[in-house]
Amino acid sequence: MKKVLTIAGSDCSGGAGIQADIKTMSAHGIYAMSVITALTAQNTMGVYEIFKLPKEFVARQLDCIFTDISPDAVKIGMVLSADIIEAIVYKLKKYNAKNIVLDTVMVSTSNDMLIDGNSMKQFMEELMPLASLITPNVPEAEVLSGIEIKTSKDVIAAATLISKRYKGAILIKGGHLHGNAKDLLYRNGEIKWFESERINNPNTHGTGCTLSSAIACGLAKGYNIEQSVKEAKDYITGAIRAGLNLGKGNGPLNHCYEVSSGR
Ligand SMILES: Nc1ncnc2c1ncn2[C@@H]1O[C@H](COP(=O)(O)OP(=O)(O)O)[C@@H](O)[C@H]1O
Ligand SMILES: Cc1ncc(COP(=O)(O)O)c(N)n1
Repeated sequence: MKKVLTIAGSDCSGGAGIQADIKTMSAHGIYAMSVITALTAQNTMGVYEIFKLPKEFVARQLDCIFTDISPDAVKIGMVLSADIIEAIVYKLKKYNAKNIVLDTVMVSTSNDMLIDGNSMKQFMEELMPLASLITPNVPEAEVLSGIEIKTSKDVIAAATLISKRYKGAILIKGGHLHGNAKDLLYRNGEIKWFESERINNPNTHGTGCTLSSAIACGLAKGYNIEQSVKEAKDYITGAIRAGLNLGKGNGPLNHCYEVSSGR
């Protein structure tokens, strides 16, 4: 069985973060492992409190994983602070981790900050270069590129600039734009769009976490980046469409849709 590690924050309401990642990996037939960076008290309406774990404890968890059950791919989500980024970078390099998908988590769907503003330099200069693929949403791509994104042309310009700076592949997700849900993969100077219809459903809490985890599952199985993104896009579209309608705000996705439809 292939194994994937998620390094991320816990979402007690089960919609995003570590919990979304593990549900996604299990649905892909993958053995899931987790290194928790922070605990959040959140639900479908907002993030109410964040409890940061000491960087030493993050490092300790990483040692436990990599000296025992070595992952075939790693997904990184909420990293929160500069000292935690430093610990993650050090250990990923030490253990020569491969197939790293970095979801550039900065702000939640509910508009709460999930990263310290003063850790961005380290995030961009040290963590991003370790990734095989980074997956910013539109507001995150605007921060990383300094380009205001309104159209597909803007998406391409931002992807080109970010990819040039960090020298890796980038998937800019189109959930925050209008029209069809179009994600742009920019890799080695080539672009490819992954498009689905926009589903009229407010329950999109955890879409970014789910997509990046599904991509990591594809890489762990030996698919290339393009094939992994294609399969992950199909998975996220199904999980949004299968809608659960839980909670009073932006509810979680349905990871059991293949099971409940009898496939
Ligand atoms: N309403 C929607 N209908 C279909 N796909 C969507 C919808 N909202 C988001 N997506 C897809 O979900 C994935 C996550 O995108 P996005 O919501 O932009 O990321 P994030 O959760 O990081 O903000 C992308 O593949 C995007 O195209
Ligand atoms: C612990 C944690 N990690 C990531 C997200 C972002 O997810 P989303 O942007 O879909 O709210 C979140 N809300 N909580």
